[in-house]
Amino acid sequence: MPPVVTGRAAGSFPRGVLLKRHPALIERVGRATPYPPDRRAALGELLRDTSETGRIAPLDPDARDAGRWREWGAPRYEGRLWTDVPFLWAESFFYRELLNAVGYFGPGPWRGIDPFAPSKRAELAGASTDSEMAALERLPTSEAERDAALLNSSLWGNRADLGFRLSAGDAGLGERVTGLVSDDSARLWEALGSGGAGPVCLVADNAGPELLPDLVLADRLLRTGRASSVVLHLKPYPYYVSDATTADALACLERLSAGPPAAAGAGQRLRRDVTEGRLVLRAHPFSCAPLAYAEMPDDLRDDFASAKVTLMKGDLNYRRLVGDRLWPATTPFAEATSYFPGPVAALRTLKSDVVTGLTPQTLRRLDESEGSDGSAASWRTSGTHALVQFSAGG
Ligand SMILES: O=P(O)(O)OC[C@@]1(O)O[C@H](CO)[C@@H](O)[C@@H]1O
Repeated sequence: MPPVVTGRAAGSFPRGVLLKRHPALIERVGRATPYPPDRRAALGELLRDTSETGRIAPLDPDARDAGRWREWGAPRYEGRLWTDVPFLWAESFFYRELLNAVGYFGPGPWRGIDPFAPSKRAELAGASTDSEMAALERLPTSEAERDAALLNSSLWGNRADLGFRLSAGDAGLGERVTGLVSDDSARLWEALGSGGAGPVCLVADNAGPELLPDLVLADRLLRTGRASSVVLHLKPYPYYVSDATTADALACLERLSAGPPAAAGAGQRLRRDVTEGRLVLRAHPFSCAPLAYAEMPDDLRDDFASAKVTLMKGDLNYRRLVGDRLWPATTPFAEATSYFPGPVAALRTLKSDVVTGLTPQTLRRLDESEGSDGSAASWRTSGTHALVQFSAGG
């Protein structure tokens, strides 16, 4: 197996996330909500812990989730530098620590208050969400083009990632590069269209402008008889800033339902689907685990095994799907996901170093177009490139 990604290397993408993005996020969370002194003190402590010399604090043995985090590897990493441990583990634990600091898991009045809600709310209420919904009025009339347009919106919706924007800065995201670095969408549609209606798992990523087109895609799969049900996997608690929780999914359904006619139609149908069990919302604890999907528990494996296709949205799910490892980029996607219990597709904009399934020609072209200087090429991390990959599994 290739080495696990860590933030050890100077100038690396993970190091920047751990030592720059995370402290900036703590400050932003502290500005967005008027937390009381004890919560501010806890945020201050976390800020010190996430400095270059800061270390991962030991778990409070009385914390409700201490057992789970022990199982997920905390004893191995406590007391270590954030940049020394697997990047995936460090990032996930950071979000747990941030929620802990603001009292999200506590018994007090801050229990269940999403620290990212102010930015999620603003984004969902914003003009870009209006234009996303308005675009649904102008979908192509041909069925195949309509499919392609909705898949494309769901794919590029993955740029709507508030954690990523924190690093991208005010300059915003770079221009999208059209032409996917890897495109299995024809095989994906074939799998979705064959064998009659069956359950489809949609493993969601970001709320708002990403979840909205994901829901519209779910509506399309249900209405065209490709899916008998859509099982939407959400996060059990706020995570990676804008990852979608059940509350976010409900807010999205409400926003859709109040939109222009095509959006409203989808929103109303999907609300009915929830009440009648065709759109099933799940928030499995493993969805916030700091581990690869290869280590998923049996009940989640059964869910994916029974799906006609599992659609994995976004960068983090991709990292977890193939394992957060420095794969040679030409490693076949099917090889990296061979453990997966059924057909699986990844819809992802590239926002971290990990990638598989590229042809040698594509890899060469991408590296040359960057004038590679030996550091991680920015096409891997800038969110300007995207892929659709599919493996029939088994
Ligand atoms: O999963 P998403 O929302 O597409 O992306 C998550 C992300 O912003 O966070 C990680 C770094 O913090 C990267 O995997 C990626 O850049």
